[in-house]
Amino acid sequence: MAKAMIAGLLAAGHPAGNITVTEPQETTLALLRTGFPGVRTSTDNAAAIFGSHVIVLATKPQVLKAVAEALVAPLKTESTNNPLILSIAAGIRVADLARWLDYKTIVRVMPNTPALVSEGASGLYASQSVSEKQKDLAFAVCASFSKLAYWLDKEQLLDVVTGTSGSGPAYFLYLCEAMVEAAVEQGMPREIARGLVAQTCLGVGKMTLSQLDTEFSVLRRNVTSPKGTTEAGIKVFDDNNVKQHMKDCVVAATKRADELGDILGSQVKFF
Ligand SMILES: NC(=O)c1ccc[n+]([C@@H]2O[C@H](COP(=O)([O-])OP(=O)(O)OC[C@H]3O[C@@H](n4cnc5c(N)ncnc54)[C@H](OP(=O)(O)O)[C@@H]3O)[C@@H](O)[C@H]2O)c1
Ligand code: PRO
Repeated sequence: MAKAMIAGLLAAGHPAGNITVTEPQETTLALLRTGFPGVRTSTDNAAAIFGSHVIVLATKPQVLKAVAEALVAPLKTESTNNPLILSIAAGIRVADLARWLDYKTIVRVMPNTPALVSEGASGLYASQSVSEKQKDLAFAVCASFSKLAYWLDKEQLLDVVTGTSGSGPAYFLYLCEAMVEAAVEQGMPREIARGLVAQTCLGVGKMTLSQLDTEFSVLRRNVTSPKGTTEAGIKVFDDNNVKQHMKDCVVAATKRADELGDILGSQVKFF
């Protein structure tokens, strides 16, 4: 995900020399320098945050506590700069991260991998400790790799973003895989099937975004001629309750984000 964000930041005109990327493995950093010439790299998180205005935490949620706790001392040194922490970790709540870091200027962002081509969709959540100026900075950073970004006023909704657009690229790709397989099994050359499916994805994305006030169901009906081919295809979905399965999928991903927050944040919940 970090690579996608870096690509988006560079495409938006942020100078490569202003970006420092850390990672435990020098071999991975070497590949990163080849992919993103001019970007600075380091294996030392504590040293890398020196002088930073924005610190993006982009490790897996499972290692974030250890990463955050190792930043407590360096953040104290940096606190006069009041750097902004952006966390993209699924599920990990602001209160837990603030406790681990002993620092409160935190915004959670849930981006998605189309950030790689500056077409990301993101949700953001800020705690009350974040100033309007810092929120503007968080949004500006986020907007450089996201075509659409929305502030959420409840932290729980960030889990819904995670289950919807964060994981969303995988759901669409799952459908794409099946469509390509079906075409190939019916004799279509694989490359042609992949091209048809990928362009259809792009086209549907552009078409829906160009008329966001029109319900998706209406656009779907526009493709569906009575007694035609689409109707025959969609009937298979309806007969197999695919819409409900799709909804279950989004809910399961959302629940998993909440669960990660509970397990990894060790947050006591009162009902
Ligand atoms: N992938 C997505 O679509 C997506 C979307 C939205 C949000 N997210 C969130 O983004 C985060 C990263 O996900 P990902 O899929 O990009 O995982 P990933 O590919 O495993 O990337 C995590 C990176 O963190 C590095 N890392 C591990 N320990 C570190 C440490 N102590 N200090 C600095 N870097 C360290 C890893 O290095 P090594 O590989 O060498 O261990 C790896 O380069 C997760 O919290 C996830 O919830 C992901
Ligand atoms: N990828 C991360 C995960 O699968 C979070 C959203 C997309 O956990």
